[in-house]
This record gives sequence, structure tokens and C-alpha cells, in this order.
Amino acid sequence: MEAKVIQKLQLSTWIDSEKIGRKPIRNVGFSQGFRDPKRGQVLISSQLQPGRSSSNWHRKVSLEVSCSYNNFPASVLESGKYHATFDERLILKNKSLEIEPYLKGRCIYLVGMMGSGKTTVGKILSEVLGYSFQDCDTLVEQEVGEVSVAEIFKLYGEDFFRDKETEALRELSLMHRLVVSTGGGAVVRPINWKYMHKGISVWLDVPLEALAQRIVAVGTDSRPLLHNESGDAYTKTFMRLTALFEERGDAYANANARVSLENIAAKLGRRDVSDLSPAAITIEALEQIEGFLKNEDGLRAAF
Ligand SMILES: Nc1ncnc2c1ncn2[C@@H]1O[C@H](COP(=O)(O)OP(=O)(O)O)[C@@H](O)[C@H]1O
Ligand SMILES: O=C(O)C1=C[C@@H](OP(=O)(O)O)[C@@H](O)[C@H](O)C1
Repeated sequence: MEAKVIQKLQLSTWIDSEKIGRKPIRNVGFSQGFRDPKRGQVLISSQLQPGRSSSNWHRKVSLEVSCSYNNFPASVLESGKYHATFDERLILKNKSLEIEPYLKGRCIYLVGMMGSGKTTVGKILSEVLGYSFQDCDTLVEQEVGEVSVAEIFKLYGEDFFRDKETEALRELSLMHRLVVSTGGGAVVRPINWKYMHKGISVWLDVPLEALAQRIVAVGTDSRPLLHNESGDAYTKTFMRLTALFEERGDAYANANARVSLENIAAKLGRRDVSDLSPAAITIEALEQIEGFLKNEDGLRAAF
């Protein structure tokens, strides 16, 4: 996909023609451009125009930055639901270009509680890195025969689902250049970590209150572990998530990198983590992956 974004900045300054030591000519201008096909184009132009008095000339300087990227992250970010700013898109593209060679084709596994944004962030991450996106739950559904996760739980039970999930992760561990959205419970079995550690794992750490709000907004039908409760939807969901997190919190911490929404909110000066866009969360994910890669390099150099 190609997208073109142009931003213009115009600066004006008064200059004294005596000081530049020559008789001004009307509309003297120059322009200078440089191109880097990967990163876009910057065009600087300057123009002299006569001012009100004969010795005063007005210098107009324009700076035009245009970006034309192949595979620019537009499809998810322009889907309407989660708009990303020009700056966010530029940072996403530049950060991913920076770190992509150091990934050496390794897959990225997103782990985290149900509703933490693994699918949403995973799709953006895969686009900016030029990776493919794969949802582990979808692989299990296809393997069992196009039935939903909720139906698999109902028909065959959780243990059966977990076995299929482990099998799917084993298959994914043989692949390259994928961003994988794992199911919220994939972290519990140690064997799954053996497979996920073939790539780089990233924990999306979202406060449980925000998770409960998101899940209640879309309903619990597709999430069988939350679906049995009756009563006030928010309270029941929150309580169930709390119990699950108590069992799993330590397991999420096995991930190579952690993306804490509370930390992002503090950095950006936001009071509520619900105000954080998927783009902002993806930027933090890239930064945390970069931190892991640098550490990994440092450790290798030390031995
Ligand atoms: N940053 C965000 N802000 C608000 N809602 C979000 C955000 N990220 C995801 N969501 C919403 O939360 C729900 C769960 O997100 P999803 O990506 O499916 O999570 P997971 O794959 O971890 O279960 C979806 O309805 C999604 O649109
Ligand atoms: O937390 C869990 O145990 C589960 C999370 C779900 O995936 P999401 O995290 O994508 O909702 C899905 O794998 C299944 O319902 C079990």
C-alpha cells in the first residue's frame, strides 16, 4: 500500500537589503530538495519579496516535507476506528525500519490478558515491520474445523483447546517474519514458552479496569472463560479477570519485553490509559523491542 503525506511549514523574516550588500531583485528565489526514496522527500525554498520601504525585503522560507512510502501503515491506522497522527505514523515507520534488520526474521509473539489489544496492536506492528499477522486462536479454529473458540470450549473442554493451542504454537515456531497474537492463556504452559522463545515475546500489560471496560463494550460471547458469570457485566468481568491475572501474572513476566500502558500514560502525561491510541501503544512496543535487542547485543558482546 502506498500513502503520500505532505506537511508544509512557512517562516517569514524581514531582512535589510543594505546588509546583504546588493541591490535586491524582485522574487529572487532558490530551492533545494533532496530525495531518499525510502524515507520521503524534503523541499526547502526561499524567496525574496519587496517590503514596504525600499531597503526592507521580506524573506519567505518554505519547508515542505513529503513522505511517500510503500507499505506505509495506512490500512489499519486509517480504518477510521483508530486514527493515527502524521507524527505517530512517521515514528512507527522510522522505528520499525531501524529495528527490523536486528530482528533477523524472528517472529514477534504478543502475550497478555484477554482484550489487552494483542490483535489490534499486532496488526499495526506487522504492517510497519513488513511482517505477516497471525492469530493463534484462528489457527486453532481452522485446525479443529472452522468452529469458534467458544464452541471448542463447549464441545471439547479447555484441556483439548490448550493442546491444540500448544500444537499451533509449535507450528508457528518453525516460521519467520510473523507477528503472532496469542490467546490470553498461552503463557501458562511452560512448553509454550519453549516455542515462543524462538522469537521475541512482548507482554501488553493493561490495567484490569481498562480491560474489563473494553471487554464489556464488545460482549463476552467470544471469550468463554468470562461468559459464565451473570449479574452486573463490568463487576463480574473485572472479578474474573482479577482471578485469572492472579494465576497468570508471573507467567506474563516471562516475556522478553513489557509494554505497560500505565508507563505510556505517565510518559505522555495522560491521566487515563483508555485515552492511549493503538498507534501510541505500538510505538512503545517497538521501543521496548529495541531495548531488548540492544540488551541482547550487549550480552553477546560481553561473552
Ligand atoms: N488502545 C485501545 N483503546 C481502546 N480500545 C482498544 C484498544 N486496543 C484494543 N481495543 C479494543 O479492545 C477490544 C479487544 O482488543 P483485541 O485487540 O481484540 O485484544 P486481544 O487480541 O488481546 O484479545 C477490541 O474491541 C478492540 O477494538
Ligand atoms: O485468556 C484465555 O485463557 C483465553 C483467551 C482467548 O484469547 P484472547 O486473549 O485473544 O481473547 C482465547 O484463547 C480463549 O478464549 C482463552
